[in-house]
Amino acid sequence: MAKITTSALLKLKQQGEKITALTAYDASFAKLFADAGVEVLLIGDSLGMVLQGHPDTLPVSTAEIAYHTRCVRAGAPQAFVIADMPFMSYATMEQAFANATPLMQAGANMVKLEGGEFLLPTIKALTERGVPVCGHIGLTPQSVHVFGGFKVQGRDSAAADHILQQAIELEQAGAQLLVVECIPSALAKRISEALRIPVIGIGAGVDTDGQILVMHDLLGISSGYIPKFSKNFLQETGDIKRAISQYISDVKQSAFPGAEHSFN
Ligand SMILES: Nc1nc(=O)c2c([nH]1)NC[C@@H]1CN(c3ccc(C(=O)N[C@@H](CCC(=O)O)C(=O)O)cc3)CN21
Ligand SMILES: CC(C)C(=O)C(=O)O
Ligand SMILES: [Mg+2]
Repeated sequence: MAKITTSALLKLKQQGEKITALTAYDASFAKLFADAGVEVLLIGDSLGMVLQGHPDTLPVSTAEIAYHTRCVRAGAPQAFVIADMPFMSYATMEQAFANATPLMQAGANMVKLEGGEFLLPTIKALTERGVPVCGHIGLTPQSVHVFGGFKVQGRDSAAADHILQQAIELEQAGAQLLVVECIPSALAKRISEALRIPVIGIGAGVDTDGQILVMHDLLGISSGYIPKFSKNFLQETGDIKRAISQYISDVKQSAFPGAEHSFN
């Protein structure tokens, strides 16, 4: 497969083809996913939960994300790789510069930051310095203690309008991709239609420009609480490669997520 770039992802949206994304943390799975045709691999700070066994993502360090980014890049040289910036690693613009550097040098094509208004100058500054940025709004797990749990966001109309406004401002600040997590499907649809950049959903319904899942959820091996929006694709296929192919074809055909994996 040819190397996937930000312009290739933009073209998929413009052509109305759904973008498929999965988290990956090591070379072996990264290669399986990329060879199957998954366009975007995310080294998510979810690794704090699914690899390290913590109850949330807050203990993850930039060095740990950089290590897993090197592993993923080694296994998937052609993939579009996004690295999560961990909790408090971009609290100031200077911290964002310092911590985006090892992630890009580890092989990331883009970094992902959780948040709205406060990030606008940081996103502009990173992009100007050669670091492409993916925004992440809705349920931002690094703020789990502010939210009081992993809860659906944007349920009332004022909160929904606020999230849509954040999306528009993130795009204006230079974000080239946006993840929306755990929001009502109708809101995710409005955001995807309002933006030029691709919008990737998780727990955001079927009307986004693409989907992402935590790989352990797709394989049904997550311990503890499994989000309602996730689906075990291994159960119905019985084989890891088939599970990945099923996920890709279900996303491409808008068969996943179904209403049972969505909110509202
Ligand atoms: N295995 C795994 N899958 C994920 O999707 C995931 C992680 N880990 N770790 C990082 C974050 C945390 N995420 C989560 C975790 C729990 C819920 C959850 O329990 N959601 C409730 C919504 C309850 C409500 O407000 O209605 C649900 O029922 O799914 C959502 C996202 C998403 N990310
Ligand atoms: C769930 C995705 C979007 C994520 O941020 C992660 O895996 O950390
Ligand atoms: Mg994350």
